[in-house]
Amino acid sequence: MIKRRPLVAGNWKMNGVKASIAEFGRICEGYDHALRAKVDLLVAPPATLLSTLAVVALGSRIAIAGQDCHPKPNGAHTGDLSAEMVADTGASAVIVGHSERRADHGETDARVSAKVEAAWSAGLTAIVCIGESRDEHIAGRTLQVVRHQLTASLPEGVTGADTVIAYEPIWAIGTGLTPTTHDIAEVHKAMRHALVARFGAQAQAVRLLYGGSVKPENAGEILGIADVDGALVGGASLKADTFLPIARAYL
Ligand SMILES: O=C[C@H](O)COP(=O)(O)O
Repeated sequence: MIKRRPLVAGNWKMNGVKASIAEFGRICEGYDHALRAKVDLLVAPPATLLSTLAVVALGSRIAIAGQDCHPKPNGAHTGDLSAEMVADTGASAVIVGHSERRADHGETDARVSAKVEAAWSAGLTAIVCIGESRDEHIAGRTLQVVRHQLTASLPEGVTGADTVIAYEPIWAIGTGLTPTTHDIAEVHKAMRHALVARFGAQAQAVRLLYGGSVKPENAGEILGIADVDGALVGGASLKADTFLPIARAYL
């Protein structure tokens, strides 16, 4: 039986300017010996803060991640960042396929899969987001949608060392709504089953995060669910006072 180390990841989305560096410093200070012994912590700031936070994080053992990367290594792609550029900032991971990028930038599963390969080529861990819409949830199609996205958004060769999966029901993001613990457990069990069926026993080491309105108030319940190996946190990751208590659910 593989033991997976929990991961609490904060996605700052399009939030954060130079004044936010002090808040990140508070997160680093709060990631004390007791927390470090139990849980990995990661913050994905906007691209403008990647290099700076990577320096501030030195010595804290907090990992830094990009929020996206382009599938190509370089070229005429104005405004985009290659995976190599993300890695060059000092980041060790990159989020790909977040539902906000799928919606805002028309990203397909195939493109997400190509980004995963680009991330691996640059030595980054890919944090791959999947999740059903509200309509799909209401129609009872959650497992079907998640299994399909999992298949189509992942290239061959996934291991626990290079890939993290984040299940984020779109209707739960930033809404204060969360699925029942039963529903989260069912989805995570189905994801684990699908990963092991495709990638073999090594997929037992892939961490499966839940994301969508995770707060200090519900963290204990959600992070206690079988096969939930951590959380991808949006709004609550912007402040040390709300981010650290989520990680402390593991103490
Ligand atoms: O990437 C993070 C998720 O989209 C969750 O965001 P939220 O915690 O603000 O609901």
